Amino acid sequence: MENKYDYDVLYLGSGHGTFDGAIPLAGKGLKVAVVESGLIGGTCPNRGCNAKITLDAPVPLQRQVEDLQGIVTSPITLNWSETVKHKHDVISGLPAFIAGLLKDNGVTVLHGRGKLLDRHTVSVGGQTATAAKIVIATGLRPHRLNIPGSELAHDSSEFMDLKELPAKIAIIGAGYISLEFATIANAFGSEVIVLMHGQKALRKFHQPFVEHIIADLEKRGVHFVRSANVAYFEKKEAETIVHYANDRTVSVNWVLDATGRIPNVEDLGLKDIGVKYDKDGIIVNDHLQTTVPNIYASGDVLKKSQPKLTPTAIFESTYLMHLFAGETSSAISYPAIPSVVFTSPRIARVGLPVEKAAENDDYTVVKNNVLDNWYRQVTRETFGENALVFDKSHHLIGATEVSEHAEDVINSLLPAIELKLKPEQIERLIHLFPTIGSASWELL
Ligand SMILES: Cc1cc2nc3c(=O)[nH]c(=O)nc-3n(C[C@H](O)[C@H](O)[C@H](O)COP(=O)(O)OP(=O)(O)OC[C@H]3O[C@@H](n4cnc5c(N)ncnc54)[C@H](O)[C@@H]3O)c2cc1C
Ligand SMILES: NC(=O)c1ccc[n+]([C@@H]2O[C@H](COP(=O)([O-])OP(=O)(O)OC[C@H]3O[C@@H](n4cnc5c(N)ncnc54)[C@H](O)[C@@H]3O)[C@@H](O)[C@H]2O)c1
Repeated sequence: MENKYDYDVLYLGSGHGTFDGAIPLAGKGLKVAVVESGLIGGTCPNRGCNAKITLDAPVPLQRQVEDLQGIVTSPITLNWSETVKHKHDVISGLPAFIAGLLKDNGVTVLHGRGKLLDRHTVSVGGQTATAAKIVIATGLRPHRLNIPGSELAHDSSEFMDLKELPAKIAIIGAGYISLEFATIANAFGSEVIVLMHGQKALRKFHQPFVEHIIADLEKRGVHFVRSANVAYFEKKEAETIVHYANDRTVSVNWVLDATGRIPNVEDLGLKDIGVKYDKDGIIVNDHLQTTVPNIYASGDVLKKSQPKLTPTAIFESTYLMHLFAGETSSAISYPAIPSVVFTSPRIARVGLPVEKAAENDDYTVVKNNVLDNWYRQVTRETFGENALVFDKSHHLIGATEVSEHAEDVINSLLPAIELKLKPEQIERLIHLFPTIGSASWELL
């Protein structure tokens, strides 16, 4: 690479959109730097996936004990402050661990806020660094409602650090974070009200399955208000009053603003040097190259149709690693990317959505009640459905499930979709028995 610069590749941000690619890239002998203004590792390890799933861990256990009542007799109690401590124990070492991997592989970490001064120069904490190629991987931050009293609301990171769980919580929005955190807060004993923007929750998921999750949460005491039209928040002694639906109010101890996440594109100097972006993120071509040829983007900050998830960010940073190492010159070709919402039951999906398949005669949608499978009766699951989409040659091209094991089912079915397995190839894949893998495979 050109040695007139300090680095061959410099990344802005140290999340999965960066480190899964930056580490092996440096291992291949390229001079690599990473600029990070916060915790090394970014959102997923520190305030996203890993933190969330640790808080969620007791919830499916509680549900399983509930399903096995009579066989398992003792009631269980979930302890919030112990779970938050446990979460801290699980995740607090991750920034140092990831920083160690970066360092051991020769990546230079520059701490501070990075800003582009020109197409090859970044300023960090009063110093400058130059690079032949720059990757913007600055991720997303919580969207905040622009209404009076919005400073009284909190975000998902603050929720996961609460030392005590508030008795009454209002959650605004009905996406991933809203439904996952409503599930957790309800299981740990909070009274939860979800104030929805419109009529639908989890818009990208099969709506009959989503409605089942809402009905189950309602049965457990979560209150959902559709088209709530939240107008403002007001402080009254220790409580926050949420004003919604013109003249209605609810008084709570804590408000979670879960109205989405927006790209970190401001104050990076992008406009001045010609990197184009819009409200959905940085605009790139099929090589993840921005409108400035030596500047690329990776991870959540990209404008893209793929889900903004950790596996997508890992795939992109790995693609860029191969591109920069000269191991490929091809356009990025995304595989089937699955997504799951960690409610209880979970909802997960991959490939062609059921609604799209139903519009086209070339596809067949097969619906299954998963409880018909004896294995699902072992733990007395109370509900589970899936919908599988096949093409005319009986290739599986889409799958969605709502059940306690939805994520494992979709993981098991993934190879059939991504590798377009033919029936005779499906036969040759033998799963351990009895497991969720074998139970799912029987459906193909
Ligand atoms: C509550 C929550 C739960 C989630 N759960 C899941 C899940 O279960 N499964 C899943 O797949 N995904 C989940 N996600 C999404 C996942 O966390 C993201 O897709 C992933 O972290 C994206 O990685 P990234 O590298 O693109 O961005 P990030 O991880 O956000 O990293 C961007 C980094 O850039 C840094 N940065 C920003 N601006 C600058 C600057 N100017 N200079 C220097 N550094 C800068 C930030 O500090 C940050 O560390 C969750 C997200 C949240 C918020
Ligand atoms: N399990 C997972 O993989 C997981 C979990 C959490 C977060 N994430 C990632 O983080 C992203 C952000 O999650 P999220 O739940 O914040 O976003 P989201 O896009 O999933 O949901 C946002 C919700 O807010 C609502 N909304 C938008 N504007 C509003 C307004 N003005 N008033 C009221 N409601 C409004 C939307 O209708 C939607 O229901 C996800 O899209 C996903 O990429 C993933």
